Formats: sequence, C-alpha cells, structure tokens
Amino acid sequence: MDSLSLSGICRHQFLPITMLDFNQSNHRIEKAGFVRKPEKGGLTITQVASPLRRPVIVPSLDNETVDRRDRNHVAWTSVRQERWEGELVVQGEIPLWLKGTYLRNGPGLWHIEDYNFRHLFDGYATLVKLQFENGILIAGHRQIESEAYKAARKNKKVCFREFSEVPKYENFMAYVGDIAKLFSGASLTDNANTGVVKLGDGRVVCLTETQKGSLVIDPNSLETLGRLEYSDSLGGLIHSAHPIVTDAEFLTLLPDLVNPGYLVVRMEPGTNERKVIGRVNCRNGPAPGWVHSFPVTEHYVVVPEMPLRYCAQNLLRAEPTPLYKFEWRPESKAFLHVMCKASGKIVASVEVPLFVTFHFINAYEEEEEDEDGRVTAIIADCCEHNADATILDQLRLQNLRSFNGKDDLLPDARVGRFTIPLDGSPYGKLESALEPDEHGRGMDMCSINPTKLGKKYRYAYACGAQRPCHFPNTLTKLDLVKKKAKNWHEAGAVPSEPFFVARPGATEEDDGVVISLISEKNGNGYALLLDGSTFEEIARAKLPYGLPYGLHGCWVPKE
Ligand SMILES: CC1=C[C@H](O/C=C(C)\C=C\C2=C(C)CCCC2(C)C)OC1=O
Ligand SMILES: CC(/C=C/C=O)=C\C=C/O
Ligand SMILES: [Fe+2]
Repeated sequence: MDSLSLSGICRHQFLPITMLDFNQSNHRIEKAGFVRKPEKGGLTITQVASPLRRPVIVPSLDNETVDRRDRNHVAWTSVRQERWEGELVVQGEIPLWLKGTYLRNGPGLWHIEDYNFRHLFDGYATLVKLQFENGILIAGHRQIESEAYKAARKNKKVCFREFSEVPKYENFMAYVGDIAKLFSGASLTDNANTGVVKLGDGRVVCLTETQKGSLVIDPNSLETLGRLEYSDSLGGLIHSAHPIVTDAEFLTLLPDLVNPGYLVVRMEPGTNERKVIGRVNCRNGPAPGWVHSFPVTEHYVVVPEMPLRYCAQNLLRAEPTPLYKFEWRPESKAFLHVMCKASGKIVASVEVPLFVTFHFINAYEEEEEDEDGRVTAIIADCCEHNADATILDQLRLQNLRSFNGKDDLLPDARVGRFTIPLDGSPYGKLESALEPDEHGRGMDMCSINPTKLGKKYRYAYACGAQRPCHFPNTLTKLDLVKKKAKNWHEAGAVPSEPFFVARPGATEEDDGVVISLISEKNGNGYALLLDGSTFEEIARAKLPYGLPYGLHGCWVPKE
C-alpha cells in the first residue's frame, strides 16, 4: 500500500527520528534518511537530523546480499535497528477515543556478533510503542538497556545466564566462579524481555522471570531509566513474570526453591516494598512448579503447582536440556491452591489433572444461585498445552525458523478450565472451556477486558492456529458463554498477543479495540486494530520494516 493512494486521515509515511542500526547484513542501503553501514561488528549509529515531511521509501533488504539471518521469517529475525520512531500511515480509521500508548515487550535481538542464540526467550528485549491520539499513530521501538544487553554489546559475547544461553567459560575456574555467582543472582540476567506493566503510581516496568530484571522505562522515549530495586528483604532471585497489576496493587508470587513453596506478595503503588500476604507449601515434588503466571479472583489468589518444576540441576548446566531450567515430574502431580487475599489463609488446595500452561486467562468466584450468593467454587481458565511440555522446545529458534509451510508442528492447546470446589473436596476438575477445533487447537497469548479481572467474564482474545502451522498464527476472539471463536488470519503472518483496550464509558464487555503487531512473511509488518465486538479489521498501519515477534503488552492511557 502506497501512502499516496490512501484517503481520508492518512498522513505522511514513516517519519524516522532516530536510528541506531544493527549491522545485520553486509550491505549498504541509503535512501531518504535511512542509512545502513556495512562495517562488521554490531552496532552503528545513524542520526537523522529532522523528521521528514514527505513519504519516504523504506529500504528493503536486497535478496542478493542478505546474510542467512535475513532469509528467516522477520518474526524470528533480530530487530534491524536499535531504535526507530515515526508516524505511520493509517489505512482505515483509528477511533478518536483511543488516546494513549500501547507498549509491547519481547525478545527482539537473538545474536551477538556471529553468535546466534538458541531459544526465542533468549533474545535481548525490544520494546515497541504505538501512540494513538486524534486518529494519528506514532510508532517506535527501542532496545532495553539491561546490564545483560550492555555487557553483551561491550564484550561482544553473552555475559549473563539467559533463558537457555549461558556465558562461554574460558576455563573450568571461570565456570566454578560463575556457578558461585548464580547463588547470589549475580550471574543471572536482567534482560527484561517478557512483559511490561504500568503500576498504579504511573511507573512503567519491563519484567522477566528474574527479580533483578525489573526495569523502569519511559513510555514515551522508551528509554531505560533504571532498575526497580525492591526495598524489602524478601530475597529470592525469581518471581512470576506476570504479576497482577491494577491501579491499587501489584501482586506476585516468589517461588522458594529451597523449601519448595511460594510466597504470595503485594506491593502498593508509590512503594518498592513487597509485603507477604501468605505462603503456600508445595504439596509434592522436590521443587515448586514453574509460575510464569497465576490468576486471581476478587478475593482470592490461585497458586498453581504444575508438574513442570524448576530444576536446580538444570539451572547449573552449561548445555540446556529440552526443558531448559525445568523438569517434567508427573509423579509429583498437579495442584491448585487458593489463598484468601485479605487473610493469607489457604481456603482450598486441590489435586487437579496434570497440566502445562504459560498463561492463565482469568479466574472468578462461582456463586450459588440462591439469595446468599455463597461462593461454591473458583473457576480458573488458562491456555493449556494438553499436559505436554514440548511446546517449550518447539520455541527453539531453529524450529521456528525451519518451517516449510506444510508440516503441522504446533502441539495442540486449548482453553483449560479448572473448577476448584471450596467445600473441602480434595480434587478439582480440568475441562476444555470450548471445543479446541474452534480455534485450530492453538491457544496462547491471551488478554481480557481488564475491568473483568477476577470476575465472571465472557470474552477472551488470544492467538490460535490455522493449520498446518508451527506457531500460533491467528487472532481469535473466544466467547466462553456461547463456546464459539471468531478467527482472524492472514497467510504467512505471525500476529502477536491481541491486546484489548476498552472504550471509555463502555458498558459491554467487548466494546473496545484489539491491538496486535503483525510480522509478515515478506519481511514487512504492521500494527492492526480489530473491533473488539465484531472482530473485524478497523485499521492497519504499515511499519517501515517488520519487527520480530513480541510477547506481552500494556496500555498507558493519555491522562
Ligand atoms: C518469555 C520468557 C522469558 C523468560 O525467561 C527468561 C529467563 C531469563 C528465565 C530464567 C529462569 C527460569 C525460566 C527459571 C528459573 C531460573 C531462571 C534462570 C531465572 O521466560 C519466558 O517465558
Ligand atoms: C510464545 C509463547 C509463550 C510465551 C510466554 O510468555 C507460547 C507460544 C505458543 O504456545
Ligand atoms: Fe508470558
């Protein structure tokens, strides 16, 4: 789509403000303000003096000179530049009520010099913004300046322990030294590549599984402002990568790898101090289950104890196992614990069928239909991988990059619905909330209307599958009452998490827009807006170049 053929509110295309160029390809393209430098060795800096007022032809990669990285789908290719910002041409119409910034974080740089990383989750964080106001869209992206990223750039090698990558040791003593530093957390990464949240006090924080990887950023410039230093003495090195964040609180889980269990903690806006609500002891197993995320209801925190457990031995390894820092322990079983938010007391602890999930979708309290409205059960929904942890290895970059378009390689997933009885019964139920074929048996990267957090809800948005595929490749709107899904798909496109933003003043749960960033097969990319209710496209805006796949986002409303 060329900007001149656009009508209505369309504006000038791609106004680059600043670019720092990664030298990914050994070629040089210079067009209208974009400069790529051929010298070897990583980063070059290119400044564009002032925003351009006329359409700019965006440099595309030249097939004859691209290196092997560039032949991969752009979703799995390192971000091209360290930084870019500019206005996008909008095709369709952005609702005038949409005022604020969508931020999306993710692992966007998977190489240092000639060394290519192994796993999707190893990449250095790339933060993307879409700033909406008066129907105009300013986009941008920037690398997060974690210590891990800065050290890798400076020393031209991996210097911290990432999800699967570890520093290459020069000799055995260096390895021993690094192991010692693992226990203090000094050798763990702070590469905050998983999500981004807006705290009740306005601070915007990028997060990962390590506590030290909680980095405060500026939502406008995307600059890394510094580390969020927790001022309490709760210790531990890791936490859930998905805290529950509202204007009133920040709730998270701190797994205890020494005495298997979890601390449920709460931090108030304006403070850096997490206070303990309560503790859950694991019912089984040598280590707690992975808690990438967890759900809450209005009054309770649900603590999952998955059979996919943290594994101290695997933490120490130089070469990863297929389950990385985890191990699959079906004999240790699976449990869900329910803690009262106000008292810290455990009100239920039930065994459930084995399950694997990265992401809980939501949870709520099921009430009896009589006038007492007694809570009889907790319902908790998640993107469930049919108790099969191989999805973790499926996310190795080699797997993601080698898709031939034919083989159906994505393991099946579904909306897993847990029912946790509150009458003291020892077992909980796990069922599919809707027929998984409704969404192609792919299911991950979910969002809901945030006003429904912890409450009975009807709609969720997620990535599903149009098969054959090797990665979720659709956006899907789930109607959990009608048990139906409506799917969006474009051939060869990799969409990121559909993020729901409610229309101010809306009374219907699905009255709003769904934002996603799409990486296209041809190397391009665009921001997509779907109507939250009809799930039809309302606008799209092409980016100057496709961006790598990203994970989780948040919404920062314009005050
Ligand atoms: C996404 C995404 C990123 C992420 O993990 C990143 C790291 C560095 C995780 C490290 C670890 C674990 C997963 C388990 C316990 C140890 C530790 C090394 C901190 O996970 C994601 O899903
Ligand atoms: C990309 C992904 C999980 C991300 C974790 O934050 C899962 C993809 C397929 O299920
Ligand atoms: Fe996640």
